[in-house]
Amino acid sequence: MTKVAIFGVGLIGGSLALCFKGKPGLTVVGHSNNPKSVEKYLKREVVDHATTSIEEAAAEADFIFLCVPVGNLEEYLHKLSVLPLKPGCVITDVGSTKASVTFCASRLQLPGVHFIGGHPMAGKEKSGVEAASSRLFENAFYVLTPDAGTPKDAYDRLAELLHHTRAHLVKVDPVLHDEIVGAISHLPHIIAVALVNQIARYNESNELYQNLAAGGFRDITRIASSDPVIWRDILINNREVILKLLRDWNDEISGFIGRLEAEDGVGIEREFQKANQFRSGLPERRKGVIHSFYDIYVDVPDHPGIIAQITTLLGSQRVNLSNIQIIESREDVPGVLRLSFREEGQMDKALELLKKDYAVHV
Ligand SMILES: NC(=O)C1=CN([C@@H]2O[C@H](COP(=O)(O)OP(=O)(O)OC[C@H]3O[C@@H](n4cnc5c(N)ncnc54)[C@H](O)[C@@H]3O)[C@@H](O)[C@H]2O)C=CC1
Ligand SMILES: O=C(O)C(=O)Cc1ccc(O)cc1
Repeated sequence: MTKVAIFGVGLIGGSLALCFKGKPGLTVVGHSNNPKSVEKYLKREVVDHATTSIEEAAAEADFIFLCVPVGNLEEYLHKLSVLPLKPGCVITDVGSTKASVTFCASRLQLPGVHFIGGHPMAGKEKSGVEAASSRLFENAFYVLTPDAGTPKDAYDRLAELLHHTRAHLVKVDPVLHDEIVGAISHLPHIIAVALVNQIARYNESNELYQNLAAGGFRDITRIASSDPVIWRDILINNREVILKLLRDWNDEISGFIGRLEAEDGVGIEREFQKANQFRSGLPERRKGVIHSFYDIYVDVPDHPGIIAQITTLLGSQRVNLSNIQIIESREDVPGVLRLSFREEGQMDKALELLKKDYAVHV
């Protein structure tokens, strides 16, 4: 049996556990300091075994996944470095930053075992094992950061195990990883939080802000609901990169202030055109670090039974819905339903079926 030990069975650790559990030849052990969490892991059947003992979880493990907040990764590496680990054991992590943890591991020179940094670039704004899913990483990129000293056999064994996630593995230098992920993930999280807090401040004097802030605002600020501790650690860890990005962000915003002050319509158009052009060159609908499902929006009349009608229609044609959300439903306005699908084909089928009777938007 290949033993996989997971430290921190939350959203990411729990999702990995669900990818591995029940696969032939694999046994999954979860670790938490907290006995209540250990009980929860077992009750939810995300792991085969669970323990509060680091020694027990790590003993004879072939793979160790560190899935705790970024600020605790080094502490776990230090703890593991003094334990008798199985020779050839591969230790990896899932932290959203890669430079500090890989440097720490190489400084520690873990005897007879190999550290390979990892970052599954998919997630969501929810945290905890309750939000875990075996399909979280499907079709997403999964960064690994082996270095020149990483034996090929250790990398290949980890890559083979990670096939169970159905993610696309990609090797990236840890420092470059932090620069790029800082720009495409960390900066957008800060912007979303700052934007929500700015509007919340205005809302204190007039609740119409909140009431009118529907669809678009909700969509672009979803990630502002991410876990505060996880994000505190990520931002502090990658602060040098992020500070530079925020200075560049200030320049972008100052540019807009200047264009507005000068009533520079041509300049404003140019900015929108440039953004549009770059955006249309982005990979189509691949699950990225800021994930999206295949969503469609359906305008629905406000009458009882409408949701059942739609779900029954889709169900009868074997279209798999992954989520359904009423975005707007008040007495005086028609509702909008957001239907999410995991696969593009399913979304296309739903579009065909629904457009006969409803106004549907992508
Ligand atoms: N949330 C996301 O979408 C993504 C997060 N990550 C990274 O994955 C790691 C875990 O994040 P999530 O699973 O989202 O968080 P989570 O909050 O769902 O899970 C964290 C786990 O670590 C445990 N934990 C928390 N503090 C601890 C401490 N001081 N000592 C020991 N265990 C502790 C918790 O009990 C929980 O099991 C983080 O390093 C994060 O940067 C990577 C990709 C996506
Ligand atoms: O919810 C989203 O869209 C995310 O951006 C999730 C996420 C959070 C942290 C990561 O390191 C990777 C992905």
